[in-house]
Amino acid sequence: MQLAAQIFRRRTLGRALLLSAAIGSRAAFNLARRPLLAFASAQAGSTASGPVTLLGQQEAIAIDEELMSTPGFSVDQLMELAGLSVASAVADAYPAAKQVLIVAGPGNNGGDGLVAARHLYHFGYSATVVYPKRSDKQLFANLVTQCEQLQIPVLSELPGDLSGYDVALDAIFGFSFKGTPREPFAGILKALQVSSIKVMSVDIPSGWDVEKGDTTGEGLQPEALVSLTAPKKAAAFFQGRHFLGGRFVPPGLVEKYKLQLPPYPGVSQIVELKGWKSPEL
Ligand SMILES: NC(=O)C1=CN([C@@H]2O[C@H](COP(=O)(O)OP(=O)(O)OC[C@H]3O[C@@H](n4cnc5c(N)ncnc54)[C@H](OP(=O)(O)O)[C@@H]3O)[C@@H](O)[C@H]2O)[C@H](O)CC1
Ligand SMILES: [K+]
Repeated sequence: MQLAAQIFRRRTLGRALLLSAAIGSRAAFNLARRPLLAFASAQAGSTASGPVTLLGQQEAIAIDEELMSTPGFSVDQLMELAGLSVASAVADAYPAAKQVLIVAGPGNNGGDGLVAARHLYHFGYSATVVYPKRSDKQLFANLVTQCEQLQIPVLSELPGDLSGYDVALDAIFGFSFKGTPREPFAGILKALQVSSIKVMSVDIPSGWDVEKGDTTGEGLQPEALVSLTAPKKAAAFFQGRHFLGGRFVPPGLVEKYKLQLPPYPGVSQIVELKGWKSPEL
């Protein structure tokens, strides 16, 4: 294992030196030296393996902004595809679940959760949304209306008894989370932690530092994670089933940010990453 890590580290450094020599910039050197996860994905009897880029917080924000400026995606489009990936990952990881509790935070991570709730309904699950701090943006009001029209309950508080739910979808905080969780989310994270409910997190386990992981001990410990676009650095500290979704990154952005991403199998919205750990962190 140690030998494998050393080889991986040497290869990463070699890649960085080659790239920076080729195009002669410090930025290229830094891009190429980003930590990577080695992955092996298995789907329909076929397996593949290779490295996967881990994004820092600023990089994730920059790529998100660039998706909306250069290829000109609207946030609605990206959120719809992200939420569809999330619902697909829930269905893959928890095929026997019936009742799914979606806990939506105040930002776009919460929006992904609202979209996922709608898709989960159409997949045949019974969805309940907890959305304590509603955004006043039209997009979010529409997502709530779409849920309500499907008779998906949209609650303002976490139910006191979680025993009737098979899995909780943690769409509380994503890549813009900073510091320690504030109320009402601090209490919600605590309640989820002390309950025995299974958790799947969207993009980042909520409460974790986006790059350093669960530094405060206040973060969730999910059983499964679905990263969007590319995993964030904190994913190196996650052990459990890890999916990648957000099948919308055009080759121009892959090239610009030197992203190494696994291929999606067939027409799937998700790819499962297996057996990886970053030797860099
Ligand atoms: N390109 C993609 O991969 C896409 C990803 N999407 C999803 O979007 C999130 C990122 O969304 P964003 O709105 O930027 O951020 P968050 O959802 O993480 O949340 C921001 C809100 O959280 C509040 N916040 C931050 N820190 C704390 C804290 N310590 N305690 C309480 N609340 C906190 C913050 O409030 P402020 O007052 O600090 O502003 C915000 O309200 C990404 O992770 C993906 O899931 C897109 O859907 C599609 C494209
Ligand atoms: K989350």
